[in-house]
Amino acid sequence: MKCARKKDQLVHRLSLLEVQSIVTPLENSAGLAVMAVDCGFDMMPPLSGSIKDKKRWTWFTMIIKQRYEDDQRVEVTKNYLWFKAGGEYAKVPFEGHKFRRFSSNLSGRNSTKAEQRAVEEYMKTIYRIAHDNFGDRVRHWTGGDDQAGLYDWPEVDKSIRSYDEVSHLFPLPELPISLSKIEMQQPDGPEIPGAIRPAVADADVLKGGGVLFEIRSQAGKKMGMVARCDIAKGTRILCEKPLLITQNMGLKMLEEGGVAAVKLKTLTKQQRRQFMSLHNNNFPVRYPLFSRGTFRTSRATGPGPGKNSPPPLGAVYPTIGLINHHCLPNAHSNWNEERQQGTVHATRPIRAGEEITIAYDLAGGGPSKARRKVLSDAFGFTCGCGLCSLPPFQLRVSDGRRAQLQRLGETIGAPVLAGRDPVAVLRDCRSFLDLLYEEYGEDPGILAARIYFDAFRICASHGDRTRASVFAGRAYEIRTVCEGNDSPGTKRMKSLMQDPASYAAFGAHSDGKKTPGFVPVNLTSDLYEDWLWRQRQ
Ligand SMILES: C[S@@+](CC[C@H](N)C(=O)[O-])C[C@H]1O[C@@H](n2cnc3c(N)ncnc32)[C@H](O)[C@@H]1O
Repeated sequence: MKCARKKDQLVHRLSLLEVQSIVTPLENSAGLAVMAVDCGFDMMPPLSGSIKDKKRWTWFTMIIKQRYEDDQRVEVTKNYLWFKAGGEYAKVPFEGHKFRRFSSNLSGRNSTKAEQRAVEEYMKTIYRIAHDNFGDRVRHWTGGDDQAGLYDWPEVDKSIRSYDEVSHLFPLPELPISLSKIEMQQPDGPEIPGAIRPAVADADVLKGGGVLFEIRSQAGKKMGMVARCDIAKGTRILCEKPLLITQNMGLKMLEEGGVAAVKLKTLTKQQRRQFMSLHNNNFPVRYPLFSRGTFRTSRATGPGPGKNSPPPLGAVYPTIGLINHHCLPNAHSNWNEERQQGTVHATRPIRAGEEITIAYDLAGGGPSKARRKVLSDAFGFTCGCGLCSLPPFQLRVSDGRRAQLQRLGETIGAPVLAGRDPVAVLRDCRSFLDLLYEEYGEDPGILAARIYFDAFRICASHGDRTRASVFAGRAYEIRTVCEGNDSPGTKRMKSLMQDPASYAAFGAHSDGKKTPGFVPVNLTSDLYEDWLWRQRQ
């Protein structure tokens, strides 16, 4: 075969730097140099159809999807991820064992610089991710004649045709599969990625987990997510569809009823196999889905209690499910109802190498003893995070603050008090926030957004448009950081900031009285805060 003959001459291992220049100068009819792109990479030897290789491939495609989730030119179809730039669109198939070549070509004559840059960027990035995941098996080449690359084109074409033929002969099951209360969803590709976590036999670091993070082993916690680079506050780290979601069903019922285990029996053999592999092949155990905390309930963070609040929702996520818990987390996970996806955002700056953590217990958890019980009862582990591992004296200080936060939280939530004594409740809200900042530092995350919403609620129900708008604005800012600006919760805060009177209970306690709609001027920030919280008229 031509490819074998030419292999040693034509293909050399490229470092990432060597791939920097994939644009080849050519001459146009006027003799001017124009830039053209003609390059690609081959997978040699090809992947096998083994579960291990399938897992690695699914992981690889997921990283690419995540990298380009906001790129309009990257399109997902049934069989491929398409990169719609250049003369011939490059594509990554979802079936890795048939994959031979990723390539693109672009004539310099009819293309814009932007087009060339796009092709070049796709080429470099996909090559880098492929190389990170499959090492020297991935070989880069340039030059468009039939001698470039490890395979000849008929072989590459044959592999491409086989995707379409096979998917025609064996259509993938219709997903989501509707079950009465549980839905299995197709998360990111045609395969249900129980396969998302690649089996790595000889290394416990999964390279190429994404641009921002990698999944690697963590002492005492099996795996965890670690930042690959510095991540700015508010960055969306991850966004993914769950494998399985439940609506209107408590965790207890799920666990005690063993509902999921029963429902799994209704899945096809292939789906079950994939699903179980997500749980590290530790099936069967009593409640395989929940025993390792992968399944957790999270109240979708909507605008707050009320008939429009989304129902409680639990979900199994292939990647989010690998994030460990911390009682002082640096990230927040949220269910985005509109996208029907889970998101994870950095709630404070995260340094390269730092573990990315979220709080499983969204209520903040109380003092260490109470937190330990909740985490042990609901998720089956003893928390070993930095806060829980503090020396006793320091832990006592934190416990004292958390106990106070718990007490304040209860009074703030009492509806009678909000109607009768708004000034007292606002004072409690302010104290709560002061304590929260002491405990969590300058980025307390979603808990602060909730308290600002409570303050909004109190002011709005007393017809105080001005203060209500300020509080909704603060909640909006924090939600933007924790959930992104496409989250329904964030959007709701924005609209309440713009029009507090649109709140359903606006003026419910005001007896028709209107509060003057002006903000005092020339106040120092301390005095402004006193005015805002009604600690001074
Ligand atoms: C959702 S999984 C997270 C991924 C998990 N580390 C893995 O490798 O599958 C939750 C499990 O991780 C471990 N874990 C998470 N956070 C922890 C913490 N703060 N302390 C100890 N173990 C933790 C516990 O075993 C828990 O049941």
